[in-house]
Amino acid sequence: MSLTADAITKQFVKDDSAVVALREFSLDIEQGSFVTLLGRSGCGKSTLLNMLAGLTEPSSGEIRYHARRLDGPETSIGYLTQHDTLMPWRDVLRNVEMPLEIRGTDARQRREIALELIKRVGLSGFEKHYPRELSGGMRRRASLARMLAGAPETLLMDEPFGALDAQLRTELQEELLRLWQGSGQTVVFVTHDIEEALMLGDRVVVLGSLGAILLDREITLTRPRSADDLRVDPEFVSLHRELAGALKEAVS
Ligand SMILES: Nc1ncnc2c1ncn2[C@@H]1O[C@H](COP(=O)(O)OP(=O)(O)OP(=O)(O)O)[C@@H](O)[C@H]1O
Repeated sequence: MSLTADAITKQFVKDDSAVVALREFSLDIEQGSFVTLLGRSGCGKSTLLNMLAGLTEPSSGEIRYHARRLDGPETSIGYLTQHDTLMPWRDVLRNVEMPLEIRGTDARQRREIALELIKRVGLSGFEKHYPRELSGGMRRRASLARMLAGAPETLLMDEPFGALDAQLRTELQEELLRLWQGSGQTVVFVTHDIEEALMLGDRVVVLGSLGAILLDREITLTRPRSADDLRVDPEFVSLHRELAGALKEAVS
């Protein structure tokens, strides 16, 4: 297993009272797999990703990365948070180049890789723009390109495409799959969109309140997947119904 959550509970203390975000949550994530975590707002998805990224410690239980207890951030784990973390004083190109700079990649190669990724996320022409000169969706795409530039072994993504229009979202989902396929990278992708979860995942884990696992389903839809073909695929339609049913359970 590449990444394991072993009976983790997380509680936050606020004004003398405790808020439990996750209770006794366990999950094994296999190396090279694409796992989507599907759940309604507030069920603890971001809290879980923060712990898988080593940014927050569980109150009890442990996270293991390659069978070793994770006790802080790792350079081989890339995390695309819900918040914007682009450097405001760097333009798009220099933001995307940053992980390569840190790794000591030479300037010419750095530029080449960054420009290619900027193109893949549809931001060609905006290389010299600063984050404040971009729309929210464009900033998300720049952040995605920056994360991919680091070529992390494990990618944690928290609703990366939530703010994008439907067309762009589909394009980026397909692009992400193209980049991931054959890369051997492990992806944990959080969403509350059933179609997105099915379009991307090898496995969809549906979370209920306090991170209870309502359904853990292997997805064998053939790859490469395209949104247009999937929508009329009977297997997709039946999985969609099954996941929607599980999500409904989350509130009943
Ligand atoms: N720093 C914090 N302090 C106190 N409570 C917190 C903190 N972070 C999260 N929580 C609480 O933990 C619960 C889970 O929050 P979390 O952000 O993980 O949910 P989520 O599933 O990611 O939601 P969304 O889909 O809306 O982003 C919520 O009840 C939230 O109020």
